[in-house]
Amino acid sequence: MTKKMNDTILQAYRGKETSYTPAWFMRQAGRSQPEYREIKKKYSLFEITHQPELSAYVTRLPVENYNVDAAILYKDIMTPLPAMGIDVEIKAGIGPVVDNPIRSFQDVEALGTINPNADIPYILDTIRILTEEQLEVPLIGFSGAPFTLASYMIEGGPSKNYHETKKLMYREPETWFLLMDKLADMIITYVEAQVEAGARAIQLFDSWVGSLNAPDYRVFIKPVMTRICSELRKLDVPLIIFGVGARHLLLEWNDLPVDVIGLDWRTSITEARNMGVTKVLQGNLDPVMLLTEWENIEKRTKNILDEGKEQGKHVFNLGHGVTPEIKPETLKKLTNLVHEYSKRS
Ligand SMILES: Cc1c2[nH]c(c1CCC(=O)O)Cc1[nH]c(c(CCC(=O)O)c1C)Cc1[nH]c(c(CCC(=O)O)c1C)Cc1[nH]c(c(CCC(=O)O)c1C)C2
Repeated sequence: MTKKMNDTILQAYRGKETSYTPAWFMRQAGRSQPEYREIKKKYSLFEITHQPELSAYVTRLPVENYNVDAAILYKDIMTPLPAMGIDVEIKAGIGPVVDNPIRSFQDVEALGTINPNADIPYILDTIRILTEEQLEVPLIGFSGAPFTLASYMIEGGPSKNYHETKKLMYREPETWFLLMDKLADMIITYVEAQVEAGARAIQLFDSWVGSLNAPDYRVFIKPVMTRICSELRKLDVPLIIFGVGARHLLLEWNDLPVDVIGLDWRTSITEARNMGVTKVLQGNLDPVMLLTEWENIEKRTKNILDEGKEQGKHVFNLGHGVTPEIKPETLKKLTNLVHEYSKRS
């Protein structure tokens, strides 16, 4: 039987006044949880995601343990890429590693398309299990955005400065735009399938796009993001965009047909509003703060909530993902603080 849904976060994503500020934490699934670590002794990330019941359990854990207002589907931004012909592995302590990085027009031409029912049925099954039977809060689906996905496909793994990616973009715009188009087609199909299966909001992770300046963003990325977001808007679920170190791109994002902008910890809610950002804002406690004394955490969190209240349209999150050292008790206490402190009288 379907459980009663607390959809406060969806209201907040729509810019509506809610009785408290909802919260979830990027990378809340896995990582710091002992239950997850036990599972990881036996299975890799991809092995877990291929088992819908197990994957649903990992997705549910933070909702049950931390009392957050949304679940985020346990999978990685690299999950859809094997369908396009990219061999990817998640290596412990490194992240995604691609054995056959793409570097030429021919490589891009050879990329395949995604057929969600055939290529990632296990992801859609996980979504159905969660949304039809188990969750009492909305499930957030997600995809990597083209620049961030391209960076792993071209570099072959995590990178500090994205030299290969930017080199290809500047030197071979034709190759670049073909890649952007193919990724856009994949992302649209992939996200549509997640929403059809039951995801109630979508976050596009453009984690590394802040490495581009605004004029280059306008030429090389904004057109493809406009196409993707315009298509996804038709699905009528809130659309969130997030990236790290992207303060100089906030007004570009504000132009996109998205509902919510995720802030990292570098730019405060007030600064973003003063710059002219009008969308709902999500963020933005520095995750490292969660490794310090509770007094600090409490003070910073209250500051963020005060700003959110003053500026309006705010959903609480971290400024980037939960790190493995962060204690589950701290995250639980944090959600409780956010909920209690933000209660509207
Ligand atoms: C738990 C986990 C994931 N990916 C990786 C891990 C850690 C390793 C493991 O436990 O196997 C490797 C894994 N996957 C990736 C990395 C980053 C590598 C790098 O620094 O470039 C790592 C360590 C790539 C990745 N993966 C993701 C992003 C975008 C968000 C961000 O900026 O952090 C990126 C850039 C998204 C992601 N990745 C994951 C989720 C679902 C869980 C959740 O959020 O609760 C999500 C949303 C799952």
